[in-house]
This record gives sequence, structure tokens and C-alpha cells, in this order.
Amino acid sequence: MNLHRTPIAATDAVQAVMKHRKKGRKENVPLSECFGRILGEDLIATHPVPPFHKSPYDGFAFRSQDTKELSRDQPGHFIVNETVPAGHRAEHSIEKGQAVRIMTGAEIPDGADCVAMFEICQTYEEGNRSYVTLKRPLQPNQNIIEKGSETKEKEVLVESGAYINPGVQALLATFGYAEPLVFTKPKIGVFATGTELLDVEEELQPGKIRNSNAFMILSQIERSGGNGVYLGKLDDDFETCYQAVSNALDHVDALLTTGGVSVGDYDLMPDIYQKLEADVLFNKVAMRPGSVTTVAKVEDKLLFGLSGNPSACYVGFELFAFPIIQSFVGRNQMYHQRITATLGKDFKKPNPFTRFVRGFISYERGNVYVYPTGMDKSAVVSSLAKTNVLIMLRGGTRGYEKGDAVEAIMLDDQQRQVEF
Ligand SMILES: Nc1nc2c(c(=O)[nH]1)N[C@H]1C(S)=C(S)[C@@H](COP(=O)(O)OP(=O)(O)OC[C@H]3O[C@@H](n4cnc5c(N)ncnc54)[C@H](O)[C@@H]3O)O[C@H]1N2
Ligand code: MOO
Ligand SMILES: [Mg+2]
Repeated sequence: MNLHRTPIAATDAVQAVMKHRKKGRKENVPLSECFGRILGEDLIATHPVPPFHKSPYDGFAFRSQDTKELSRDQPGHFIVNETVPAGHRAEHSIEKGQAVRIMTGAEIPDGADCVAMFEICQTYEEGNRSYVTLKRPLQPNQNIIEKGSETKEKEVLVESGAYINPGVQALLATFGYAEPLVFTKPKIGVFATGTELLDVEEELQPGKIRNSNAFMILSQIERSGGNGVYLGKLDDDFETCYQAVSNALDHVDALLTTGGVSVGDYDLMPDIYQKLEADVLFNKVAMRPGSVTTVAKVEDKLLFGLSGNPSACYVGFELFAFPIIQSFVGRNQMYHQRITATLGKDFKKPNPFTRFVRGFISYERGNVYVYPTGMDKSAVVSSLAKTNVLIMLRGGTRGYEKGDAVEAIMLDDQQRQVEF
């Protein structure tokens, strides 16, 4: 076992991994299942919006030229021959001296060019006919939502690579995209290694712990838009691990393992990479936690060797696996949003390496603060529960103080940025 590893900067490590990114496949999916997916085609207006001149109000449609001279003292009386509900067309075009009763969203009848709300009209019946009285002039186009006034036909409204939020769902429905083309979720295999690991339903036993990393990672994959596939936990036995990893590589787009990447007697991943003849991109990163994170490439597949320590595993995923998954799912921007915020609490521990402190964001009277969530050791699991940012503290000889401006990586946000 070679104990001497050369650490590379976290940013360089991210670049090294991202050189091997791939764009994903695409598939058509029923619209009802598209929320949260990434659009694989431009969303183009297949017709103008609205597709016809329509009324914004419940009221009466008139010919504006018939209303020019009207006033309180000189009201106009119009014959009403028809009512047009939304979804229907008027049977007749309106002629001089006529009006049509029209509902919100209904198509403006031919001949009409303005609408008055019910509230400013009076109606009455006389000799079996319906009339409406209007006491003011209306302008041409007054209260008409014109055809194409919102969107012209063929306009690109959302580009391929966009996240499908509720608004995009509305547009897809508007334009008849019953089965939009979206990026296929990449299949990301997960193995947890460690003879000490128990299944969740097992009783605690001496020296053993329950496997928490697998469940954490599977939800991180889901949050990233990937399809996490749990392949099980593996004892620290070389042949078992080698066979399992080697076989799994054929069936996934990328493979994540947790544990066994450091220099211990039962840390088997380095030997497995060797036997697989993998190209190890790096096996030491100048960061805390997650310094032992290793990324290797076997043929065209990336193999992420995440640390067994829960916090290190969590951070290693967000820095290296997350952007690769963004590429697979078709995002044009692949990195977590990063903001500048005010540190809400002292963080005095100096470190030569860049620290990614698990933290949470807090909005206080319009200002953005970030707070460390708790114990900041690599082996800690409890501080992950409240985590929704990673506070990025550059390495140095002194710590950070409450009030310092710091960078924070947003983990729950759907917005992405172009650069790490
Ligand atoms: N001599 C050295 N020792 C260590 C070094 C070093 O540089 N020199 N690095 C330390 C650092 S940093 C880390 S991080 C850990 C990384 O360890 P491994 O990735 O090899 O992981 P394991 O040894 O398998 O396990 C570490 C720790 O995590 C627990 N674990 C493992 N899997 C899970 C799981 N699925 N769920 C919950 N907890 C898990 C495991 O029981 C251990 O306690 O190495 C340091 N050592
Ligand atoms: O890989 Mo370790 O997490 O730096 O403590
Ligand atoms: Mg170890």
C-alpha cells in the first residue's frame, strides 16, 4: 500500500472529473411524470397565445364605432341576440346597433372590437327581445386580449436543458406536448463497503454500526435528478468486492462506493482500482472532510470512491458526483449555486485545507446568514440533518469569525451555475 498520496486542490479535482462528463440519453415521458425532469428539446410555441381574440371579462362585446357619441345623457341601446360562453363561437357577426353577451375567455365575435364589463352596462327586456344600455364610448381594442399578444407562433419559450418546474409544465400542456422529450435519469449504482455494517432493521451488535451512507447517498442522487440503484453492502473481502464492483460497472452509468478508500489494512478500494486497471484521477484532495475521496475511470465509466465517514461521504458526493449527474441529466449549467453570505457564528478551527462546513441558511431581516450545523468532524452523521449549504472556508492559519463574508454552496436549490 502506497501511503504517500499527493493532494490536489478541490477545484482541480472537480475539473479532472468533469473532463469525463457525458451528456445523457433522452426519452419521451408522459407530461404528468415530467415535473423535476430536464427538458431534452426546445419548447416551441406551436400556436399563438391566445389562439384567438378573447374577452378578459364577463360583459358585452360591441362595435366601438357604435359607441363614439355615448354619454350619461345620451346612452346607447343595443340589441343582444346571442350569449357566447367560453369554448363557443358566436353564430353571427355583430352588426350596427347590436351587442353580444360574452363571458371571460370566450372568442370575440366577428364585427366586435371592444368589450364592456357587466358592471357598467344595464340590461332590460322589451317586446321579447334583450337589450343592453351603455353610457360611455369604448375605444377600438378596449378590453380585448389580442390573438398572439402573449406569445407568437414558433417562439422558443424554454430551451433544452431547462429544469421542468410547474410553470414549464403549464407551457408544455398549453402547446400540446403530451409526451415531452426529457433526459433519461442516469443509473447510478451504490455499494456500501464495510464488514462493520448492519442493515437498518438489524439490532445493534458489538463493534458494528448501521449502514447510513447508502440511504444518504441514494437520496443525494435523487435530489440531483439521478436514478440511484442500491446494489447492497459488501464485506471487506477483496474477491467479493472486486467481483461485485467489476460486474456492476457493466450495468450502470456511474458507480459510487462508500468506505475503504483510505490506507487501512481493510481499505480495499485502491487495490481494486489497480486490478481493474482503472485510471485513478486522484486519491487525495486538499479539502476537509473528504480528503480521501478517490475518482477513477474504468473504460468509459466513472467510479467514485467516497469515504466511509458519513460527512466526508456527503461532501465528496456533492462536489464530484453531483456535477457529473447534472451533465447526464442534460443540464447546461452543472454546478450548485454559490452565494456570499454572512457567517452567523465563529468557526475558529484553522486548517491548511479548504473546509466544506455543513451548514444551514437563514434569512434575517433581509440578510443572508449561514451557520454551521454542529460538530464538524468527518465521522459525524448528526450534523447532516440540518444541512442545506456547504460553507466553503479556504485553508489558512486562522479561523473565521461571526460577521465574516463567506461563500456557501446551495444544496437544495434547483438553480445551477456555469462554473465550480
Ligand atoms: N493512517 C491514516 N488513517 C486515515 C486517514 C489517513 O490519511 N491516514 N484518513 C482518514 C480520513 S480523512 C478518512 S475520511 C477516513 C476514510 O476512511 P475510508 O474511506 O477508508 O472508510 P472506512 O475505513 O471504510 O470507514 C471509515 C469510517 O466510516 C464508517 N462507515 C463506513 N461505511 C459506512 C456506512 N455505510 N455508513 C455509516 N458509516 C460508515 C466506518 O465504520 C468508519 O468508522 O480514514 C481516516 N483514516
Ligand atoms: O477524508 Mo477525511 O473526511 O478528510 O476526514
Ligand atoms: Mg478506512
